[in-house]
Amino acid sequence: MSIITPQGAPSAAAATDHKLEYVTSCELPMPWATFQLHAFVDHASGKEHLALTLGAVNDGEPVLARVHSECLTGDALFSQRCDCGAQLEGALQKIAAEGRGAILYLRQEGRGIGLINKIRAYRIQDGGADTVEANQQLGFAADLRDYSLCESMLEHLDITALRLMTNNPRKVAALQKIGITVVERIPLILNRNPFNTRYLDTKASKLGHLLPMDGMERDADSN
Ligand SMILES: Nc1nc2c(ncn2[C@@H]2O[C@H](COP(=O)(O)OP(=O)(O)OP(=O)(O)O)[C@@H](O)[C@H]2O)c(=O)[nH]1
Ligand SMILES: [Zn+2]
Repeated sequence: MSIITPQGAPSAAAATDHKLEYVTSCELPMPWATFQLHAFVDHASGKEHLALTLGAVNDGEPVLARVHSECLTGDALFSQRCDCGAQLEGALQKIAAEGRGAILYLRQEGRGIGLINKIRAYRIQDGGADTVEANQQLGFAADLRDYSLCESMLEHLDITALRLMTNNPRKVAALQKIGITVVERIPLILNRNPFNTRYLDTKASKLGHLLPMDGMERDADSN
């Protein structure tokens, strides 16, 4: 059973190695291609995680991939407070253009603090705090994500190496630390706008993301 903090999110102490059970797969027609959608369950937390694949990802060659953390507000509700929705769509488009790739969609909402706490953090940010300070005011570390979730998904999909679409070198390091081969980091710089510019600058200055700061290059997607 997960350890629940007073605010209702799993605590860092609950983060352990996760063995996910593969459940089933189906076709998922999307605007760019028809992907395969694969469902996994983490019995320890009760969370359901997803993978989307296109083409022969099990041929032993490195796979164009994104490890995407759930952001309901950005991915589903078109929020401009962050860059998540644009990154998800951009990654799907790049995979469709190559005809081969994978998205691991991890249900680690709010960098692991959960949806309600993320909304609490947004309210604190509305009062002037940045994204890291808001987490701290709620009693959380800046980033509580646990990438060990990826292991069983990649194992099931027979994916051995990634060309990872991310601006976050700490994500690359965290994956490599648990034995996942990342042969290349591909920038995914999209949707800087007036509502997320401070958020993106904080990610660059406090969380190590490789993003151009405001006033420099805008929407500098390398591709
Ligand atoms: N706690 C918290 N989480 C946020 C906030 N804004 C977005 N998120 C969450 O942050 C996660 C995405 O992390 P990011 O730091 O944007 O990006 P990343 O995954 O580390 O790096 P990329 O691969 O470059 O996207 C999602 O789970 C979002 O729900 C915020 O202000 N506070
Ligand atoms: Zn987001």
